[in-house]
Amino acid sequence: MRLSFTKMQGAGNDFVVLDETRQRHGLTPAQYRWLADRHFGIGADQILTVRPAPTPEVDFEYVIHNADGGEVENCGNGARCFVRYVHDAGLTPKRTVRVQTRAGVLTLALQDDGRVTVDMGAPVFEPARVPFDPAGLQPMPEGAWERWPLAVAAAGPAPVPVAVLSMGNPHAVLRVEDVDTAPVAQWGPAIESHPRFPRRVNVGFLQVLGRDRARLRVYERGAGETLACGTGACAAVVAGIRLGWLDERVDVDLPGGRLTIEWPMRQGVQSPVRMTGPAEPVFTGVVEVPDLR
Ligand SMILES: N[C@@H](CCC[C@H](N)C(=O)O)C(=O)O
Repeated sequence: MRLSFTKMQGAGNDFVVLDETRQRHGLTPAQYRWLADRHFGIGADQILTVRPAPTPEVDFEYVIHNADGGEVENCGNGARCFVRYVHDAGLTPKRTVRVQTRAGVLTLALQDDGRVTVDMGAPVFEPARVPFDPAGLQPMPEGAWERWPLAVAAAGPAPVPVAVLSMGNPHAVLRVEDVDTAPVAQWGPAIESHPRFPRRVNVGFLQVLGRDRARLRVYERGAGETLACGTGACAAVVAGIRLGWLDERVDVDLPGGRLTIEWPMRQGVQSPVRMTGPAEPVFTGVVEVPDLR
């Protein structure tokens, strides 16, 4: 199958964007893996598929596949690239777009400087909805699982405390002294597939630099460590705010660039998280996708 594609990146988190408003593809998981492969395919952390609106309430639908071929609920950097794509491709003149994802409806606004602001919706803390299995863990003060780090046995010498929440997709956040020396390659995969996370989890390593500045590395479910993870940055900042380490607006430096995250917790924990960051096209092309089952 010959497919037209656009390669994009947001803070170094890179994507192959496929446009099903113009060309239906029906790819198999093996074909998504092939497209994401940096040696045999195009290379990407995720594959994004743009689709026509499924309902009149939204402008488009977009579907996300990780590099391992699995479909996932949400992708923050991908959302920014999605809106830049539909705008640049002339699919809509709107600068504010509503899109249906598996995690719900997102509203995205293209800024004059080319950056994109995304209303990522409210974080979710209930363990069952992350999903996370808290069985046998000590209830935390006030019974609020969501407010405190939870001890999770990981690959380290001792259980690792993590904050657990969902940004439409599951996240575990650990605070570290220095992201440069954090054991991302060891603990990342161990926590990603820890049995307490039945659908696996994205793992963020957060270094707090000040009340409005942080550094972050993320070991992504189904993709490994990436240069940036948008939902990961939202999850890390929400966890940092709830734990009293961060203020309500934080610049997060990831290996591939900066994202600004805002969460007005004082207005209630159901307040939506806002993320602002870059979204850039890299190149376009046509690829012959092998017939892989
Ligand atoms: N890179 C993304 C997240 C992509 C999905 C994630 N790996 C998952 O499995 O949930 C982002 O920018 O949020």
